[in-house]
Amino acid sequence: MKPAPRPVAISCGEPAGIGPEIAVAAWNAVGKDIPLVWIGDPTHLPAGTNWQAVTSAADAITATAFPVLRRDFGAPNVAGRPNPTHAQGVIDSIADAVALVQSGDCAALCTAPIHKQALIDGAHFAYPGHTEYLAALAGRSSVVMMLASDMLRVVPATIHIPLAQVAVKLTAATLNDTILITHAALVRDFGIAKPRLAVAGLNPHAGEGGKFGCEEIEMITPTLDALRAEGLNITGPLSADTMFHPAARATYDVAICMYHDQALIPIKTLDFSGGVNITLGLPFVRTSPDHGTAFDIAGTDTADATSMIAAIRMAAGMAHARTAPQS
Ligand SMILES: NC(=O)C1=CN([C@@H]2O[C@H](COP(=O)(O)OP(=O)(O)OC[C@H]3O[C@@H](n4cnc5c(N)ncnc54)[C@H](O)[C@@H]3O)[C@@H](O)[C@H]2O)C=CC1
Ligand SMILES: NCC(=O)COP(=O)(O)O
Repeated sequence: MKPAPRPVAISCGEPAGIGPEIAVAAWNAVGKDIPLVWIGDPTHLPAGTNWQAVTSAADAITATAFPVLRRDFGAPNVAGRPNPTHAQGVIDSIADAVALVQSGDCAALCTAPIHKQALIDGAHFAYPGHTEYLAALAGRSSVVMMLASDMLRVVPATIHIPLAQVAVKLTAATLNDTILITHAALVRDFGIAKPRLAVAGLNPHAGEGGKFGCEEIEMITPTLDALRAEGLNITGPLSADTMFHPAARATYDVAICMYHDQALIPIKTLDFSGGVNITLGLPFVRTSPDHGTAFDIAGTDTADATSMIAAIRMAAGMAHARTAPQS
């Protein structure tokens, strides 16, 4: 028997950003094919949005207007100007969406962008981003951020930390866990039987034989050698500056990078509108658009919802593949 359809839960994200408008645009684009339920304050939706209150995720399946699990944030929204009194509601919307996915009422989670500083200032948010918060909610000590598009997949081994901390936090255990979680996800969620992983060095020219830094010799290469001995197909450490041109990209399925910008600059440059952020290693599917809150254009009706739509499609597709009977 075919399983009953379940919606993708959409957390509202920062109300002062473009999250509400791209969620509505995404529902208009794909809502007929992929049921969605948005968790947030409907007074924050763009003026004129045709929305309807639902009281459960199941109600969203038959909704004829943008389906809202209503939360009252208690203060009006001003585009581009985050209100500190909204911060706790934004955090609660994520937690509520996770609860819906963990209970099985929703198939997957797609998060609209949050403004990290606004949540830390407004509600003492204890996490630097969704990735770390979702790991805590799910009780996972290691999760991985992947950004994926048709052109490239990248994974930063360290995420939301100051650049000055990267060499300190980048340990063999972190790198090992990151690679194993990524490898497992490429097999399970991306259907790649024998993933090819390319690993960047930390330093210029991957350390230039130790002349420009020793992390490659002391930690990265031994970690990669141990994983190769277990049968993983890994190249590296490679010079990060020469691993993203077209011929190089054709040789791997994912680029494991050492820090946030090393990974995200190439994919956002190649495919800003098509990139999707995925958290690997969670017990549920979570995706997000690759961009942030875009305060500079919020409320102007110019936001491009392509990445949000790609994130919703990917969330629904991954959830479906995980529940479909294996042949
Ligand atoms: N998943 C998430 O929750 C993410 C949150 N952020 C957060 O967003 C906030 C702002 O970050 P920024 O670095 O300024 O990046 P941003 O992605 O919000 O904006 C960068 C530039 O891209 C433009 N842009 C972004 N998305 C667009 C869209 N859909 N259509 C048209 N133009 C778009 C913006 O107008 C801006 O000029 C920060 O607090 C950051 O931490 C950033 C990335 C992901
Ligand atoms: N630059 C990516 C980003 O900040 C997304 O982080 P997260 O909120 O998904 O952890």
